[in-house]
Amino acid sequence: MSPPLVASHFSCLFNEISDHHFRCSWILLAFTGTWRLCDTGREHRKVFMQQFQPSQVLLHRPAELRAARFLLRQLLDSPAKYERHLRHMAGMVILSTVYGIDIQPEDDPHIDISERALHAMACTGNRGSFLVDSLPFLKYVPGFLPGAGFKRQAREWYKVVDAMPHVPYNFVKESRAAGTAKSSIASRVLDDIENSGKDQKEQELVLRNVLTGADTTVSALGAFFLAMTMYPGVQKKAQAAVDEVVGHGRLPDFQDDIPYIDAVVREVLRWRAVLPLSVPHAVIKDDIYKGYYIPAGTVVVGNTWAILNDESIYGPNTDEFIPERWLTKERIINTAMRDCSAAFGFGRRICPGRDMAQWSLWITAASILATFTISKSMDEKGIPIEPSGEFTSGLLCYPVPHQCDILPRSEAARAMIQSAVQN
Ligand code: HEM
Repeated sequence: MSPPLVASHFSCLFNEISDHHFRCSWILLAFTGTWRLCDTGREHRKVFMQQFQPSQVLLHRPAELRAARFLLRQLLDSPAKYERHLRHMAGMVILSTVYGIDIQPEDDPHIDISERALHAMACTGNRGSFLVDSLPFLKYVPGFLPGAGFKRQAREWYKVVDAMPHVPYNFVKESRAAGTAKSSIASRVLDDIENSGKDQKEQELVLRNVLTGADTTVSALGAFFLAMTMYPGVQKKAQAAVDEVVGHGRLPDFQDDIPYIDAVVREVLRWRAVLPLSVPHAVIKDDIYKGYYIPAGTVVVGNTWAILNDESIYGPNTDEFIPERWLTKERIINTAMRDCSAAFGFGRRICPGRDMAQWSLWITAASILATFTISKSMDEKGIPIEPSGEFTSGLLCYPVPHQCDILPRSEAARAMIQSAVQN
């Protein structure tokens, strides 16, 4: 099926008849559940989705701004650890908006558990990661026998993956009971569900998948750092665009209208899709599509990568990072071109955090471009170290870590960062 066909018809196919299906390693199946659109699931998802409506997304902006500015401070203090700082920043946004948790600047236990759990999920995300996927009888081999190490590993991973949603969720429950809960997505969803008298298990299910939003944001921010390192010309243009609107006396804010940064964010999401094959769905009732009979239970995979690399839509050289492809001659976003929403999945299971994620990427990119220059590091002979540009493989892909220099653009920029965080 050609990419445009997939893009145009996927949403309706996915809308009506499909549900998540993890075609994953047996090990992952051991600890993930699917959130099927049964009647209660649908109802709870609706309550949850309401928290991500554009009007609600505005409520998250202060947390996103705080996290972006804290990231600037961390980049100033220890630029070489930039990847770690990106994780911290994305975790800070999710934990604060979803659970009302203010995380610690270093070694936060909530960040730690989600990192370990997401690492486990990344290791097992694809079917075939373990021999047991090809030889299913191995799951009956007792755990103490040689060759059954995967069972012991699965047990360890199970503990953290299981704890990941529960630790912050319990925090919300306890702080609600103590009357100290901050307003958050979880507290608002729980208020809503509690008033409707639904059972607790369903409530937990509603909040289960949200922490994965941090990891996808980290991957997209990693792609932004890679693009800025590999395309210095684009970075210069982006800095000039920020300077033109913001000037040099303050940091960017959400009300700044900077179309070039809108284009940079879209290009980041298009250039290197975080989930190149999205999340597999399973058809929940028989259907006929373009003359093909699709029986219930069929797994349908959205080829996000192919859609976002379709040159008939996004123009030539889709493998290159070219923000201009999103702009009209008047340098505003070309709304006639298809957006990059395929990066967030399809149909009614499309990522509910997509607006929040895009705004978070926007304010982070604009703030970094206003204050820092990212460039290739030099080796001992003074030759630039070229990033490999590679990404990890798996359900969720990250840029392979690359070395780069992250330097403040001026002393004024340094001072601005320091005073913004103090304030
Ligand atoms: C760049 C950032 C992000 C990307 C690329 C991304 C991408 C995706 C994709 C591809 C899916 C699967 C959709 C499908 O099944 O068709 C998904 C699901 C989901 N995302 Fe995101 N996401 C991002 C950020 C976020 C954020 C910030 C949050 C929460 C605040 C979030 C919450 C969720 C949830 C809860 C689901 C599961 C929805 C369901 O099961 O119905 N995501 N995301």
